[in-house]
Amino acid sequence: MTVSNMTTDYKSQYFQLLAEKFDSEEKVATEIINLESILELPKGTEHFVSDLHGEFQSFQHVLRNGSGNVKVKIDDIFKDRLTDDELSELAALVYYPKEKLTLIKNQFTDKEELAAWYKSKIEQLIELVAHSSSKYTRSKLRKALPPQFAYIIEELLYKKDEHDNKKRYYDRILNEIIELGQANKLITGLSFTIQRLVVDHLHVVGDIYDRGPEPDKIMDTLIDYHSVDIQWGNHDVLWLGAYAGSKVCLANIIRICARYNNLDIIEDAYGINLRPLFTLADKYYDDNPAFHPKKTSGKPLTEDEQLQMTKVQQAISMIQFKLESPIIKRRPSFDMDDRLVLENINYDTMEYTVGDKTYPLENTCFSTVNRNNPSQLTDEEADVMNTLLISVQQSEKLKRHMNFMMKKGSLYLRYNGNLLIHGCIPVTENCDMEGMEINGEMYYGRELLDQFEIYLRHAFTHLDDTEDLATDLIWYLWTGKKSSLFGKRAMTTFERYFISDKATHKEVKNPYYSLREKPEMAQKFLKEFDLDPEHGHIVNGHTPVKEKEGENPIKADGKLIVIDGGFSKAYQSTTGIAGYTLLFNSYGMQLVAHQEFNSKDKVLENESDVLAVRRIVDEELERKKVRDTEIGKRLRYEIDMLKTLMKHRYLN
Ligand SMILES: O=P(O)(O)OC[C@H]1O[C@](O)(COP(=O)(O)O)[C@@H](O)[C@@H]1O
Ligand SMILES: [Mn+2]
Repeated sequence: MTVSNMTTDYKSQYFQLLAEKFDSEEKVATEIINLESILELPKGTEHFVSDLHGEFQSFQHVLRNGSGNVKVKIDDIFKDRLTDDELSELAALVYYPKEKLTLIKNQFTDKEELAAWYKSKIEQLIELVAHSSSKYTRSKLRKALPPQFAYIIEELLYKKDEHDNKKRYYDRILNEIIELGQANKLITGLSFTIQRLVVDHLHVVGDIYDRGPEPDKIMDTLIDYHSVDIQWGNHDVLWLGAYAGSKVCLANIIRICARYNNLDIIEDAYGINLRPLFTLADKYYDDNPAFHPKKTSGKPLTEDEQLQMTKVQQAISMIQFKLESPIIKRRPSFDMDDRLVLENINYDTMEYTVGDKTYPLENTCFSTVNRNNPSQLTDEEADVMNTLLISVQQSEKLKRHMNFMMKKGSLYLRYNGNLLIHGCIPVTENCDMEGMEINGEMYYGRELLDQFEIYLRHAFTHLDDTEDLATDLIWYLWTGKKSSLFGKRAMTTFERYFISDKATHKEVKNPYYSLREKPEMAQKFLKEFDLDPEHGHIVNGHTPVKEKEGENPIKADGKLIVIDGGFSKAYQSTTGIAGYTLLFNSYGMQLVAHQEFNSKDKVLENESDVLAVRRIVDEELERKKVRDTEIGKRLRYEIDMLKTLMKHRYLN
């Protein structure tokens, strides 16, 4: 079947389905009117976040307050009616209804007073729902309501009582809800509805995993979220790679978890048994300052625990370095000979040579390395990795999370005229797209990224192939010179562990990162992806914006925005802020700089939310409508089809 008659086929199938669904002249007409009017509504709000790095608590906060959007709506309506404390209380209730309700309940001893409080909050929340849904259709709002209360809420929302006939009716509804003990559930439901209404669609521009403690909870939250897409980050593909059968990716994720004292994620969250690795680590490794776990905000480690973590990090790092060699050798087009680290070591003098430079090695831990064949795993190491891989691929929870990552994810996304991409588009110093050879062919720019994605998807559907090109390429995406996700020339993990000369630690970035400051380059990138260079934007994550050193996250005259402000606690001292998020509503784009992600406890105590600072990136000259969006495009297509249906079936 050719592509063109395949499309015709789909078209006629779609047409057939529409004809079955709208099987009368009136139904077709009603649907056309319905869709045409939706096109005139203001565009829904898109919310962009990136580099969440396992920081579930901060992520949750940003999600629940819609990057400050909930507070804006509360202020819109109640600024002149409520005190600051009452405003904060209402905000806390909307963000964390269950917790706030438990706290409040304990504050009231008098039943009547509690009932009055419930009543006033329900009324306020209803007003907020009405305000937050003002740009949606009734049917869309209905879908966002808690189903068990949808009827009652609609009664209250659309109450019109010009003649005072129904006052008692409305009062009765509220009193009954409270008397029947349903107020808590209703308030909770209304709060979640508001959270959902302030953001229409969420984009996660990569790096959900690694460093922080709860990436699995982020994934669960995303799975339940009403509308989301993911642009994979380098850390996400590392996890995808591990699941898809790449042992070197697997070694990497365990190494990073050990480094950040997060092995619970592997063991408890995903149920993967690390015992064999611990046994191996105990046998061959000892204390080593270069491998102490990083200090994290979690529970401090006992000495024994720290020692164990240190041993595991060494064991898995050595396995990682060994596993890298054969890939580099079997894939000359990866051009990574300079990363054959174990082969550049003089094991007598414990020195490391690259080019014409030789460095002394410190904190070495090479007892399992065979000098004559440094990349050879010992039998014990090989057994550990085989068992681990089986266990990873059998983890039901990981399977669910990785499947979701594939279903909602891609390497880049074109959405409403913008290009969303975690890392970069590899380019040369001369501003040309940088080429890479894959399977005998050269690919550049968008085509190269498409190839990466095709191979990644192939690897994901062939879990048993562990050493094929597709699986190796996932690792390349993590660490390769021309990877659009890594965006650096080499990853210097080995040097950072064993060489004290800091010059060797430097990871040189792809020229993309300096060139993206220029508007003409941003335009060139947009064109490469077939997007309008005048109106489109590029949204990047990946590189922490060093705000405290004066770096501006808004680049290329507003054409390119970097939103990695560092949710990752480990990187906040570098960035100087707590993170960026981006909002794109019908009025344009605003970058939100979060000074601090207020802890849940603080918010619950009614301490006002430290207001995030908003900066306008772009203002629309005309308010954007659904018509101008991706969804609008689909609706217009549907309208065309319905009109054809009308013409051929009913109007002749
Ligand atoms: O600070 P850590 O955890 O050791 O990680 C450093 C490594 O992480 C990377 O920065 C990649 O992670 P990011 O995508 O978060 O930048 C590598 O370039 C670097 O080698
Ligand atoms: Mn990254």
